Amino acid sequence: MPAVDQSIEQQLDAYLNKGETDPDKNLAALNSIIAQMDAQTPVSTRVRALSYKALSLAYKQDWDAAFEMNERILRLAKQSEIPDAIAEAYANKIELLQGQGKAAEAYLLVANAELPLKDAKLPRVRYYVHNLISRIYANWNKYEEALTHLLAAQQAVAETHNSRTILRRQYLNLSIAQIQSELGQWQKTIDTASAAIKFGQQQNELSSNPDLWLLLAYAQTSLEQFEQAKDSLQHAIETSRQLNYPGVELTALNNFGDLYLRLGDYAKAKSYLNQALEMAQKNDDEVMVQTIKFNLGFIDVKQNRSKIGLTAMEEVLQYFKDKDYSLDVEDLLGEIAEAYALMGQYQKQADALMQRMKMREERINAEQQQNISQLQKLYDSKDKAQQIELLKKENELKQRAIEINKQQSVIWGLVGVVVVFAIILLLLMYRAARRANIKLKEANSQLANQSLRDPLTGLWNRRALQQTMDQRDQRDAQTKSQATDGLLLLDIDFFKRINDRLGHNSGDKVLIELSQRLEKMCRHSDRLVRWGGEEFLFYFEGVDNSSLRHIAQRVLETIAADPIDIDGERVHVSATCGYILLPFAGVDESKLDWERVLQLADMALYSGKAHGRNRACGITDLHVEFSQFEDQLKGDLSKAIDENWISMEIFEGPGGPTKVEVPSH
Ligand SMILES: Nc1nc2c(ncn2[C@@H]2O[C@H](COP(=O)(O)OP(=O)(O)OP(=O)(O)O)[C@@H](O)[C@H]2O)c(=O)[nH]1
Repeated sequence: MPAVDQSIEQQLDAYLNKGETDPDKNLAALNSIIAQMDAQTPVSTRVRALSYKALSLAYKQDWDAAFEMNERILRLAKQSEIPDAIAEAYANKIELLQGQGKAAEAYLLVANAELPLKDAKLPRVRYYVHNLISRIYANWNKYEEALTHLLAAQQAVAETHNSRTILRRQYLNLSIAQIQSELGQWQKTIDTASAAIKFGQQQNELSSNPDLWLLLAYAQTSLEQFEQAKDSLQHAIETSRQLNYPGVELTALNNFGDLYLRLGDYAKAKSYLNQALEMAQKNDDEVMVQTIKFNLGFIDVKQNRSKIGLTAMEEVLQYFKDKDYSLDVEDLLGEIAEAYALMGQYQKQADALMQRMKMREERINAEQQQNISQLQKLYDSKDKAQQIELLKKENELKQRAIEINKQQSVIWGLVGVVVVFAIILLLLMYRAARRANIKLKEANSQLANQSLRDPLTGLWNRRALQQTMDQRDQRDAQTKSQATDGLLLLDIDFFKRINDRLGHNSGDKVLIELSQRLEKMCRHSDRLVRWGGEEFLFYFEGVDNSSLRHIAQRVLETIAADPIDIDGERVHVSATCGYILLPFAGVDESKLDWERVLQLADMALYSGKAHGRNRACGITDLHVEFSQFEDQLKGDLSKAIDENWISMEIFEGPGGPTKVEVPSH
């Protein structure tokens, strides 16, 4: 059994027993009880106290606060998972909805309370929830179900022994009897009501007895136990007078009148009805006044005062029609039809009965319709809410899918960007590497070039000539060329004097100027090399003696034709050359290579210097066997010339070439 706080439970019992009707006082009393509770207070007790508070708020018409409180109770109960607490929390909601007139919503919630109720342990909770559910079922004319719950509530009450036990038992007895009468179970109604009256008398708990007597009389009348019914009505009047229940007393008086009317004792009927009329008027109970007047009218009809009686009855009928009390109108129509019959007005009787039937049909249809539309509305709204919930979830899922897709495309986009950047970076790196490579190559080739160039004049150097000659060897080996090339060695005359007179820098300028002049003479295949300080060497590809001679002439002219302007001073420069063809005089280069041939050119140059400078000396032919001449290469050429072993031609520089023929044999 779930734990409860005995002290608070007793206070709540006392609160109920007091039966205070002032809503503010009720709320204050509950608040002071609730103030004693904290998180340690057992949930079942907290749910009970808070439920009373919710009902108390509803009683004050503060529905928002009441339902808000109920939500809190439901949360608390569901969290606790205690069936008693959950059943009571739902019952509380049902009671609030019912109180607010939302009968269909209340009805639909019954199952929520019924489910935990099966496992509920606390008798108080079982009594309260079963009893409440029975009332809901009874409202929906589901009397069987209502009865089942009332019996279960009775069972629960039997397990309790406190100040409210007897009261609750009696209340349940009355409710059961009422349901039995609704079901037309007249004998059961009689049994239940009789037993309850006896029990009430034994326990001195009489509060339900007037109603029980009334109900008993009703059942007895239905079974035509008129004497017993009279007796019961008499008790109903007496007990209600004792307890001061004027409403019950009035009904009992009226029912007495009805009963005598039915029995044909109009005098007695009138007597009771007049008593009832007086009382109803005193109580300002207009409906009752009209009902009694109707009955009195009926008696008049029965006693042959038909006109007065019928008029009174029709007036009352109109009153109820105006008030729209359709149930009462239906009853009255039945009785007025009887009156018409008594008066022989059968057409009117038929009309009244027809009207009654129509009203009944309409009422039943309207009720059904209302219930159905209420349920339909509720179902629709729940269905819609469910569909909305589903759509929401679906949308959430779609949204998530879209977000994931977005994220994926962002990721792919980023990957793409990264890849593109990586490719661009690689390309840039590749291009940079290539550029660096090219630059390196350029630098290398520049370096290589520089290593082949003379730094002052920019002309080729000795190493470059060596390369050219190596390439020449390869070329000749491949083509077995018969072509002859030319070598021309050139030395500036008295260059020392220029240096001495104008300074070394001016000497450099002379060297640079001459280099530029000579370079202009060269073809692509020629090589102009700075051979030494003021010495230059030409290599001419594919020339013969005659063209070499012309070149030598032009070289001398190029140097000496125009003086060189050095810082405003015109410097006259001349040079001496020695030239020769390669191979020399058909001697195989394996015997007389280019360097040894160049020695001959150098000897020729030396000879030119010796003969007065500004001239070119060319060794043009060999007249003896090479082996005979070979030794001469180590010495000077004069002997070879003298011996006429070789031919040498000489030109003077500008001023016209003077051909000096070396004597020959
Ligand atoms: N300004 C300058 N002078 C140089 C360079 N290389 C060599 N010389 C000079 O050239 C001169 C060559 O002098 P020599 O060998 O006596 O011959 P020369 O004065 O030209 O007389 P011949 O050749 O007999 O006509 C030397 O004084 C060297 O110092 C150079 O690069 N710049």
